Amino acid sequence: MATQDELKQAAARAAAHKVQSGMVVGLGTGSTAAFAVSALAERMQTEGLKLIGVPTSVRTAEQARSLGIPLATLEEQPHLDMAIDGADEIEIGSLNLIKGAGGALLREKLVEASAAELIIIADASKKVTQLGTRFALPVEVVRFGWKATFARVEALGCTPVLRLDEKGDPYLTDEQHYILDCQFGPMADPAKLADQLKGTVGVVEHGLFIGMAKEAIIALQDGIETLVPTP
Ligand SMILES: O=C[C@H](O)[C@H](O)[C@H](O)COP(=O)(O)O
Repeated sequence: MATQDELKQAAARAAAHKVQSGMVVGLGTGSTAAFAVSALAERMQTEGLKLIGVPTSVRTAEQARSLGIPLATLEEQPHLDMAIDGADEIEIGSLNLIKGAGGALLREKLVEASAAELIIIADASKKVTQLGTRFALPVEVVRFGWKATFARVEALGCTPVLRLDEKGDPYLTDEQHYILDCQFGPMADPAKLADQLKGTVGVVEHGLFIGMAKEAIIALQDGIETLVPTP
C-alpha cells in the first residue's frame, strides 16, 4: 500500500509531465507542491526540459533555486502558462478549493490568478463533498487593527483563531500579515462567503479559490484520477 507521501509524489509527477518546454509555470507551496518542484527539476536534468518558475512563497523559491530551476517574479512574468499547487480541500464537482494551511494563500492566489491553467495535485484525503468539512478557512489580515478585523470576520459566522508560529508568536506571512484560521463549518455558498470576506475591512485575502482550478490530479491507491469542474 502506497504511503501518503508516495501518493502526493505520484500526483505531482503526473502534473509535472503536463509541462512543456518553454512554459512559464507557477510553483505552488506545501508538501505536495514541493514534490512537483522536484519532479520538474528532474525532468530538466533528464529530458532537457526548459521552463521559468514563478514561486508562490519564499520557501518554494529557496527549494527551486537549490534545484537549479530558473525563477522570475510575477512582475517579470505576469502571464503564466500553468500553475501547479496542492490544496487543503477540493470540493468534488466544482473544484472550488480551500488553501492556505501552509500560510501561502495570498501569493498563491496572485500567481495562480495569472495562470492560463491551474492544476491541483493531491492525495484522496483532500476531496470533500462540501468545503469547510475538514479545515478551518485561513483568512489573511493586516496587522494594524487586527482585533477589529477579527471581530468583523467573527460576525460573518465563524470562530476565528489567530495563527501562531512554533514560538507562540503570531505567524507572519511572506507579506508580513497575520492569519486567522476561521472555522465556518460546511459551506453552503462558498462564493458568497468569498465575496463577504473580500468586502471586510482589514482582510487582505482568504483561502477560498473559487472557479480557479481547471483540473485536479488525485492520486489513489489504484492509480490517478483526473477531475475537471462540472458545469
Ligand atoms: O499555504 C499553503 C498551500 O495552500 C498548500 O498548497 C496547501 O496547504 C496544501 O499543502 P500540503 O500539500 O502540504 O497539504
